[in-house]
Amino acid sequence: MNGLFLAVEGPNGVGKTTTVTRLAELLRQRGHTVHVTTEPSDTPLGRLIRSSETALTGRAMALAVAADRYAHIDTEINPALADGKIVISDRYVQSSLVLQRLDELPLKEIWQYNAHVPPTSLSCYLRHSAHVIQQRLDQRQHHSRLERAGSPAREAALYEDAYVFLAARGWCQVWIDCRELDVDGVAARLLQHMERLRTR
Ligand SMILES: Nc1ncnc2c1ncn2[C@@H]1O[C@H](COP(=O)(O)OP(=O)(O)O)[C@@H](O)[C@H]1O
Ligand SMILES: Cc1cn([C@H]2C[C@H](O)[C@@H](COP(=O)(O)OP(=O)(O)O)O2)c(=O)[nH]c1=O
Repeated sequence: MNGLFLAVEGPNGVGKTTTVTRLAELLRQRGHTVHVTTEPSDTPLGRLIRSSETALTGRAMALAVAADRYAHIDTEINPALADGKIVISDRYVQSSLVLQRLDELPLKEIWQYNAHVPPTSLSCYLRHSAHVIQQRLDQRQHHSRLERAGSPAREAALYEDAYVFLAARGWCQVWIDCRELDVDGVAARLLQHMERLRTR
């Protein structure tokens, strides 16, 4: 599995960060070297984006996020892959294909800004019931501007569009239905998909 690049995607609150953490533990227990990362990235530009979400909107936000993504690829993702690590990113280009649409940008324009990103080895979309996700979001203290602009059901519908859009471009993608699965179950399902890739 060395040099495998995985993205974990899905609506806010679906369980991306929790799943990525557990999956990385499972992989490390199996002796793999794993690099966990996130978008926006943990760099000055990524942090600026996180703290500027009211100042950066629409096209400006889309371009800032795309710039951060290209820098993330050059400075962090590609070097880790070249070192033979498994890279797991909590959010990737699919997040732009969803969140920037919540900010009123058309899919075609968002893709123009992101057309040069390398495809993942595998992109996993987590899905859960909108009701459960909403209950989780209701427990959070802070809600981002784009979180407030959308809803779990709307984000889920936009993720369906992103899946179709990238499938047409040959991306390797899977859906994981989290409704009947605890965190270990979701991580184990992801691991199965990764192992299938290896045996292909
Ligand atoms: N498979 C799961 N089963 C039950 N609860 C989960 C599961 N995955 C995540 N959670 C819970 O859902 C909440 C949101 O998870 P989080 O990983 O922060 O979501 P995201 O990164 O997609 O916004 C957290 O309280 C987390 O503990
Ligand atoms: C990755 C990504 C993030 N964002 C925005 C959404 C949020 O306002 C901000 C932070 O992302 P988010 O994942 O919601 O932050 P956190 O990890 O703190 O929950 O970046 C985009 O607009 N497009 C993207 O592609």
